[in-house]
Amino acid sequence: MTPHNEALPGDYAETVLVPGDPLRAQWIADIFLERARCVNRVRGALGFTGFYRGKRVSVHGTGMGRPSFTIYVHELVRFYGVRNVIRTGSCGALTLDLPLRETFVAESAVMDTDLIAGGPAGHPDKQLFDLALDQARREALPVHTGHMVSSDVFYHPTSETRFDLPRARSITAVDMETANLFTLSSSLGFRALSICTIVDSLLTGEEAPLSERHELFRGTAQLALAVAAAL
Ligand SMILES: O=P(O)(O)O[C@H]1O[C@H](CO)[C@@H](O)[C@H]1O
Ligand SMILES: O=c1cc[nH]c(=O)[nH]1
Repeated sequence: MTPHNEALPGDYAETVLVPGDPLRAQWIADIFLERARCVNRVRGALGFTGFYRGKRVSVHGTGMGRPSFTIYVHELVRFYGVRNVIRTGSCGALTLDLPLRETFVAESAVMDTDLIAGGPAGHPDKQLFDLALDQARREALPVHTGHMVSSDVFYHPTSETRFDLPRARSITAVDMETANLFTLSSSLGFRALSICTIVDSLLTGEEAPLSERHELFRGTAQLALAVAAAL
């Protein structure tokens, strides 16, 4: 148990999918996992463990943004022995080449503070990234790959971090956690991958309606689970 998680040692599988929305975690467990069991309810950060294609897999909601994400991932890795963390998130498109509702696999991600300072980007685990592309082909799930920025703000006050700096580094998608995930994977020693559904376009202002809130993640969740099952 931790201050934020009532699960017992052994309650989480080696591989955990981490959506931001705890209700997305519940939806993934309900739709895709067999024999799913809720292992955490503290603060509504729902965590579930079940089986997908015979493989034990967990899914756990992390909330939005860096501080919340860091607490949950730190505890999953340090206190529950989790070895593979797959963000199963949503992101915004910074290019017209990324259509809404499709799946994006991050090949790198930089924090917005490092974008401003010219700092380095982090990367997913190479084996997990290659496995994701391989599984996408096998499952006939269309995916896009590209560079991401992870921002501490959702409502950007100026166009500098929203458009100008990302464009200068060929960044095509934005979320709030992937860069943090990649940094944590180096410091805590686990394998990381980030797969996101494109839910809005910062260029056109188009956004998927809330009525599609969970169904939007079918392809992204299927791909994340296929990777988990293949490990
Ligand atoms: O849908 P999730 O996985 O939470 O991801 C995105 O959605 C939230 C903002 O709406 C941020 O957490 C961002 O990273
Ligand atoms: O973090 C996010 C996610 C989707 N769309 C955005 O603009 N930001």
